[in-house]
Amino acid sequence: MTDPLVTVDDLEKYYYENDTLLDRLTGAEREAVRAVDGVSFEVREGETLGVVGESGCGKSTLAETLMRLREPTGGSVTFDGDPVFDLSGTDMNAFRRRAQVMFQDPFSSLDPRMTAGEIITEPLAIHGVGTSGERRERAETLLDEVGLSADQIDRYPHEFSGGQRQRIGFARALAIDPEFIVLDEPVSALDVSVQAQVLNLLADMQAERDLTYLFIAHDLSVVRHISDRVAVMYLGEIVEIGPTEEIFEDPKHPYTKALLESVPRADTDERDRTVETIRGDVPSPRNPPSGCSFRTRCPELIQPPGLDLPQATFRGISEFRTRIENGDIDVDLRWEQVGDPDREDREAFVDSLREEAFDTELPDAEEETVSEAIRALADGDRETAAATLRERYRSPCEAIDPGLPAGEHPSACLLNEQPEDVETAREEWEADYEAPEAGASSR
Ligand SMILES: Nc1ncnc2c1ncn2[C@@H]1O[C@H](COP(=O)(O)OP(=O)(O)OP(=O)(O)O)[C@@H](O)[C@H]1O
Repeated sequence: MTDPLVTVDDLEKYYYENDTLLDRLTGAEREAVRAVDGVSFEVREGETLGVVGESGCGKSTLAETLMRLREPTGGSVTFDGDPVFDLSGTDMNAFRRRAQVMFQDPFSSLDPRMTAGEIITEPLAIHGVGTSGERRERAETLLDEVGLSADQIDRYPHEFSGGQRQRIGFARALAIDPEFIVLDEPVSALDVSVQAQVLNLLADMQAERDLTYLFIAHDLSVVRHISDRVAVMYLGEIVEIGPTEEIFEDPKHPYTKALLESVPRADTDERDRTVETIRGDVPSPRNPPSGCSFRTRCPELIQPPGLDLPQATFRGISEFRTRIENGDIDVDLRWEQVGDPDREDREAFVDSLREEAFDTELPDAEEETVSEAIRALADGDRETAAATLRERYRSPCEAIDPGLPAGEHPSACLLNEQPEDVETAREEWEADYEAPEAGASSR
C-alpha cells in the first residue's frame, strides 16, 4: 500500500449563523451549520479518492477546508507530513503550488474578461514562475495537452463550449505542476458524452504525471471508473469508505445501498423495475438527527430488543412518531374533519387519524399502542402521545452515534462492525432498555 499524501483527521467546519455584532448585542442565539462534522480519511499517493453524496452534504466545504480556502473549526489536515493549518510564509506558498483545485462550474469559475492564456497562466504569475513569454509558451503546450489547440490562446471563455471551458480549468490547475488536485464536480455541468471525454483526459493526465486526485461528485456512476477508492458522505460525515469495486459490489451502509439503487440501470430487465429511491429530504445540518444521521430515511432501522415487526411497519410507526414529535399533526383540523366540535368522540378521532397515517393493518399490540398515543393527541397532550410511542418504538439508531472503525472498507452503521466505544455504548443501551408492555405505558 502506498503512503498517504493527504491525511484528514476529524476535520470539522461549522458555519455560524446569527453571528454578526448586532446579533451578539441583541443576544440572538448563534446557530451552527455543521457542514463538515468530524471527517477522517487519507488520500494515498497516486490514487483517486472519490467523494460522493447528495447536494448539501458538505462535499465542497470539505474540499475548500482541506485546501485551506476556508478556516476549519476543528481537526487537522496533513500534506506530505506537514500540518496544513499551521503552514505560513514559504511553506504555505509551497503547499499552494503542490495542491490545486478545479471547480465545478465552467461558466462561473472562469473570469469572462480574461483570455484562455491569461486564465491558464495566472497561477504561474502569482507564484512568479517564468517570464511572460515563457508563461505564454507553457499555456500553449498545456492547451495542446488538454485537447485544445495553441491558437485558441487569445480567445475568451464565452467562445468555448462547456467541455472546452472545463479543459481550460484543468489546464490552469496543471499549470504549476501540482502533485495533488481536488476536482470539485468537474463534469457535473456537462452533457454525458462530454463528461466521458473530460473523465478520460483527467485519467490520462493522472497516469502521465503521477497525480493524486480527490474527486468530488454527487453521482456515484461518475466516480466509478476514475476512483480507486470511494468515500460516501451524508450530512457532513463519511458513512462508508472503501475500494471502488467493493463499494459497488458489496455496499455496507444503507445509504450507499440506497444511492446505488437510485442509479438508473441500462439493461432492459432492470429498466422497468420500481426503483426505490431514497425517501424524504436530507435533514438540515443546523439540526441533525440524534444518533445515526441517516436514521430518519433509513430502510434498515434497527428495532429495540424484543420487537420484531416488518420493517415497513416499524418505519411507518417511527415516521408517525416523528410527525407527532415535530408537531406536524394539526389536532384542531383533525377534530374539525371528525365533525365533533365538542371533542367527545375520541374513538372517531382515533379512527380518522389512524386511517390517514397507516394504509395497512397493524399487529394487535401495535394497533393498541398507536391508538393510545392518538387518544392522548385527541386530548391535546402531544407530549404523552410522543412518549407512548417513544417508549415502545425507540431504536438504538437514535441513541447511539455510529463511527467508522479502522480497516479498508468500514461503514458507520450499527448493523456492521463498529469501533469498541460504540459497541460498548450499544451494549449499555440494550442493558438499560426495558421493553414496555404493549398499550400499557408506565405513565
Ligand atoms: N457560507 C455558508 N454559510 C452557511 N452555511 C453554508 C455556507 N456554505 C455552505 N453552507 C451549508 O453547509 C452545508 C454543506 O454545503 P456544501 O456546499 O459544502 O455541500 P455540497 O455537498 O458541496 O453541496 P452541493 O453539491 O450542492 O454544492 C449546506 O447545508 C449549506 O447550506
